[in-house]
Amino acid sequence: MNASASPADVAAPASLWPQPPPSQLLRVALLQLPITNDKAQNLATAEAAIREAVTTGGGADLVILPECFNCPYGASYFGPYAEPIPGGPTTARLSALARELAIPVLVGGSIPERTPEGRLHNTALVFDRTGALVATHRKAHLFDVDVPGGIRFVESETLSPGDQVTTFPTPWGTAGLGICYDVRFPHLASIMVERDGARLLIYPAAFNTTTGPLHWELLLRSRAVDFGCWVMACSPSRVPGATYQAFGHSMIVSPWGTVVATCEAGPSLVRATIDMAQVHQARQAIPVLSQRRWDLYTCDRPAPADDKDNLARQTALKVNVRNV
Ligand SMILES: NC(=O)CC(=O)C(=O)O
Repeated sequence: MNASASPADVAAPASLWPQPPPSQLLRVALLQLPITNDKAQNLATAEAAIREAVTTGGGADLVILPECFNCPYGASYFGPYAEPIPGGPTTARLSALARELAIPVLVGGSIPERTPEGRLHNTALVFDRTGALVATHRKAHLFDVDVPGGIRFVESETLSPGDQVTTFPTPWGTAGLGICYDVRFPHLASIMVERDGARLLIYPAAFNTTTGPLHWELLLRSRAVDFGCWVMACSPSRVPGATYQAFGHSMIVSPWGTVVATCEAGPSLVRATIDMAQVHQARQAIPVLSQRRWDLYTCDRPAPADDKDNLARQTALKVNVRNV
């Protein structure tokens, strides 16, 4: 059976598969770009890389830029670099490029967004071949961490979290879209796949030299195997002397968990032609999605052992809390 038999891919009602049967081969290009303090230069770099991706090397159907590709990644930069979406210069530039080059799917990384109310978000943009802005995703899980001897980063000092799960249709099936830290939350991927029918998960991202070596490949391969999906993550390249040292290593992972394309830390164009049929094949062979024991997973949010109030509340609700 090939991937056109998509309703059988997961144990989900056929109504979750509204798109036509996906075509099989998808040419993917990840643009691992050097980000500077100069927004105009960042946009010019991105434009040149997009043109190269679609006009050389056999072309590309899906082009992905990094997280914060027009702005250095740092809390003090988000405000000064922010712009409205739509209505800002970055949206206009990417839209024009997608239209001119007829790119089937252009994931314009993410950029700092300023809302009409004045809130700031880290927001990803997706355009189709007509230049229409077909999806946006506001980073839902903000990168607030403190790793002793490693990195302290508090996105929530300046950014507000998004409150939506983002999926969108493509000619190759439904795609799920998250940003960087979002990849650490399998529940988000679960909703993309098991509610919305995602077959590929896309993460503009910017891990760093502390968390990257520890978790980057591990997380991307985990999400691929957890959900039998193609997973793609595009990072900025590492810029010597920059305040944030990006990990790089942009990566494409198959539904089997195999790294099919990646790179080191420097500026790179990572390409692969991937076969969407592997989604179906992996899910058929190892059908964890249809072997879920939802009858056991009655407590989606276990109460911490020391949270007596929460335990009491959940017990009152007859939630099956097992206190370990
Ligand atoms: N930069 C991020 O949002 C996430 C990250 O670097 C990590 O999870 O590690």
